[in-house]
Amino acid sequence: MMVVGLTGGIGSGKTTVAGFFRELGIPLYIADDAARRLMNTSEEIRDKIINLFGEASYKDGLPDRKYIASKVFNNSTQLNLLNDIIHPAVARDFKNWQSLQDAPYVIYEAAILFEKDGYKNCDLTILVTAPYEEKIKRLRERDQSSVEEIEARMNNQWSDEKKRKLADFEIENLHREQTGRHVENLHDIILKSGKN
Ligand SMILES: CC(C)(COP(=O)(O)OP(=O)(O)OC[C@H]1O[C@@H](n2cnc3c(N)ncnc32)[C@H](O)[C@@H]1O)[C@@H](O)C(=O)NCCC(=O)NCCS
Ligand SMILES: Nc1ncnc2c1ncn2[C@@H]1O[C@H](COP(=O)(O)OP(=O)(O)OP(=O)(O)O)[C@@H](O)[C@H]1O
Repeated sequence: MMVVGLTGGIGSGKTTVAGFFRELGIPLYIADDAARRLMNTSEEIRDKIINLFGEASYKDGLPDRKYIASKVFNNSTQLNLLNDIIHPAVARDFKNWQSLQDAPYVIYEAAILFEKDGYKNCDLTILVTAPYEEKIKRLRERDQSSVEEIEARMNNQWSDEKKRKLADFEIENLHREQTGRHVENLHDIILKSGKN
């Protein structure tokens, strides 16, 4: 079974693109969601995060995500320490999930793919891109985030230029219908590449 990595900067539309693959019957693993679930349920992760950021990082047994975000997105050392707690647990969870799937390929969607080693476990990779202004507009509508909060996250991600060098395919996500058609074409290409 092939693993197709799907990534893109914050607000580029990764999850939207992943949704088009799901409509084609392809199993999706969303690393952001898995990280969220593991932070909510794993005592080991909770203990490590409290050790790192203090008691205020969890409230009533659940992570205070806004508080943790305020600690990490302006401090790359702290972000790396958080990544080192969460990413290995997500990688193990993904392997387990993958072993239960029955499909020609699966999609592994992650915000951080090329920045860490995740892409090395992928047979193919897809980068989703969108213009800066469009990303800001979409995120401000979706999350009511400030430009400063969005840019703090962008600053901890590689530029599209750098990611493009490693990606096998790029989807420029401008208009939803066009993106949907692009996904259908890629689906055919991926299925054919698996037969070689
Ligand atoms: C800091 C946290 C608690 C903030 O939570 P919040 O609900 O505000 O954001 P959420 O997790 O939904 O992520 C939203 C977007 O932020 C950006 N982002 C998240 N984690 C990272 C990271 N480690 N590096 C750079 N950008 C990131 C991505 O564009 C992502 O799509 C959370 O993002 C986190 O635990 N991040 C570290 C773990 C991680 O890398 N998760 C992502 C995939 S495994
Ligand atoms: N082509 C498009 N045209 C207009 N809006 C779009 C388009 N694609 C995605 N959106 C909207 O933009 C927002 C961000 O998209 P999405 O959640 O898919 O991005 P993401 O890359 O997964 O974001 P994040 O990095 O925050 O997880 C959503 O509200 C989505 O509905």
